[in-house]
Amino acid sequence: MNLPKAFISRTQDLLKDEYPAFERALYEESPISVRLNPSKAPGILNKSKQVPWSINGFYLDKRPNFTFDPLFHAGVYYVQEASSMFLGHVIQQYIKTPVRYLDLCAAPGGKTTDAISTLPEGSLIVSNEILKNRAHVLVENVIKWGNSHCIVTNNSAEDFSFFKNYFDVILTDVPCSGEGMFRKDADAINEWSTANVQKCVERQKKILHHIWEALRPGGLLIYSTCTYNVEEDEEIIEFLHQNYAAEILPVETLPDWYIKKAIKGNFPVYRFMPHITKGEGFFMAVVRKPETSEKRHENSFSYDKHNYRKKTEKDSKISILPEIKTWINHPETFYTWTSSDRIQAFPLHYKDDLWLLSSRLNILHSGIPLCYLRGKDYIPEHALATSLELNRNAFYCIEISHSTAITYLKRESIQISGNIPRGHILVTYQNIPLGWIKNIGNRTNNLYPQEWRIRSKHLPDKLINIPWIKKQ
Ligand SMILES: C[S@@+](CC[C@H](N)C(=O)[O-])C[C@H]1O[C@@H](n2cnc3c(N)ncnc32)[C@H](O)[C@@H]1O
Repeated sequence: MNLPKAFISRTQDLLKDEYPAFERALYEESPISVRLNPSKAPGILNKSKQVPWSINGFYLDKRPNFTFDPLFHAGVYYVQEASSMFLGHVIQQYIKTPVRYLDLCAAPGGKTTDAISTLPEGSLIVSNEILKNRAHVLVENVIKWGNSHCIVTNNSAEDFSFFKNYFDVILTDVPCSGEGMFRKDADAINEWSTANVQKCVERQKKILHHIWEALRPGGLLIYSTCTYNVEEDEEIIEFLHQNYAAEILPVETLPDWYIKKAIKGNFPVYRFMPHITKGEGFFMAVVRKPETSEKRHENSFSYDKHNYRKKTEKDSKISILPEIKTWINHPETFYTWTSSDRIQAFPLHYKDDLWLLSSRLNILHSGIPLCYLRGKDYIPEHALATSLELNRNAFYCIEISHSTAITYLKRESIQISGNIPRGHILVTYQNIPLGWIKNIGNRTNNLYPQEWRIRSKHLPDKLINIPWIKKQ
């Protein structure tokens, strides 16, 4: 690792006596950790390996072959470095009732999936990514996690300023100079320069300026970076305090988590440093927008809800057969609608929010996509298979072995035997849905999404697995 000279001297100035230990830590192996999906995990992991600030996070001794673990593809866990899991802890301390939550810089989805697991049930989660190719990866991870209250958008921060006072909580895990990623990612070192730090600061301020309008008075903004310099960390919090009257809120931590406090100023901010904290470099602070007499006026957004909905549904070629509504649990709590050749479901409670958001944003995914029409065939969507709301009783299910699951995830045809009905069949591994096949009698068609398939030809001789402990 060749650390840039300017980075060394700037960080020496910041960390003083701690610098040598910090630099040594950059040459050590990164800890490996995963965060479980509490709604899907088939067991638990060793309590003694728990990430101290995360109820669902665990360190692993060895790196498993994630690609060849079907449970990874089924959304049972997310591979995430431990420091970032602090978000779940912040959410648990501050958010006690359902909220409208925006994750503005969300791809690939680590913090979105943590928020889904820790926000109060019934929250609406809007997860946004500005870059299209990254936004598609975000969709994949959100679909695999299986939550029905989630919308994925592909927009800029500016696009959200229309939604004045709309969100209760906004996370800005902003693009930054990435110093905290140096030991994991050589590109982060190559791209680093003092000029780039300055560019990042300007971009962060712009993002915050645009998004501040969308936060309701009294709402929370959670700001994070994966970098160490004070310009992108403490000074941005200072900027929010001075320019937007943001109140900086403390987060409860324990001494043996070894989280460092502010390097500059006295605000309560949280720094994860690799020489003292078990995780990568990370910074987080929580701020509250001042309360004013201004209230959120849901009905004051200038868009024609009914016209918008009609426009979307008008070209639809598909009709909602009553049977399709039974494919999910509690269908009465969902709004079901058609768009072109697709049928979708969305929590009834947030129906108007969906139309409002659709009127201005580029929505890539929302709620539960149920099925699409090919010829006369209603084909269940992959997102229905991974949804936590799937009514399994509505489908014939088959459980498959590890080797068949790998064949399935490579999108190759799998053999099934026995008296299995023709039509769409749900495939499970360790009782967790992986996706659909269509049994056409003499063979099966594999309906796993082409773009998500395992591409690797090689299967390791010896697989390292996640050390599950069965739930009692
Ligand atoms: C630190 S990463 C987000 C990681 C993500 N929150 C997670 O936990 O998986 C920052 C994201 O911001 C996006 N981004 C880049 N420029 C942006 C901009 N001008 N406005 C908003 N987001 C931007 C990047 O594409 C990137 O996906």
